[in-house]
Amino acid sequence: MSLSLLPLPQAEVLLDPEFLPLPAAEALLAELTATIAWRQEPITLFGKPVLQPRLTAWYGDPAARYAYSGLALEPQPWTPALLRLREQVQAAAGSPFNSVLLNLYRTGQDSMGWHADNEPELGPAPVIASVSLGAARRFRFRPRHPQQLLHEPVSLLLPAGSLLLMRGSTQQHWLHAVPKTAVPTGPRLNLTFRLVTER
Ligand SMILES: O=C(O)CCC(=O)C(=O)O
Ligand SMILES: [Fe+2]
Repeated sequence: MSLSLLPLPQAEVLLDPEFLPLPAAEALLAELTATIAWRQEPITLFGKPVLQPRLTAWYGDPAARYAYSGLALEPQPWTPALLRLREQVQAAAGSPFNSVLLNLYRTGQDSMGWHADNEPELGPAPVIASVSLGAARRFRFRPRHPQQLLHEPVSLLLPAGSLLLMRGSTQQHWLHAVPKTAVPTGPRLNLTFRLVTER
């Protein structure tokens, strides 16, 4: 399969539902689940410290420092599996990446709230390449400025082995989220490759 452009106005979102063959996606899920240094990070929500509703990890070049939701993250050094995947993702996206944020949604109760990937170190029009492994989960988009009446919210299913690219002005005009689901759901592992500028 190949990437196709989704019909979101003022955005550039492309999806390849079959970027990795299923056996490769399953092997990578098992390897990363076991070998990545997963952490459950505290964040501040309405002034109170709470734990994020998922496990995370940050890998990349030493210079790829990143502040995410108030966390200063030091990247861990690339593993061989992550370097191999980065090669494939860079070839498909036609863009370089120096880091990857990994999210492990242990059950349907783990989630990611509405946000744009608009941290200053990503620049004004970042290219973000997102690979999904494990259980398929809903991925939602909604306009960032609802008064613009840009579009209805959009909901995608991201299956194991899929590649989602967000680029151009996507982060300026849209928010995205991975909501909780009450449907019994196994683990899902997502990797977002990013190019972080050095400070
Ligand atoms: O899990 C996903 O598909 C999205 C992750 C995400 O939006 C992020 O890491 O910024
Ligand atoms: Fe995001």
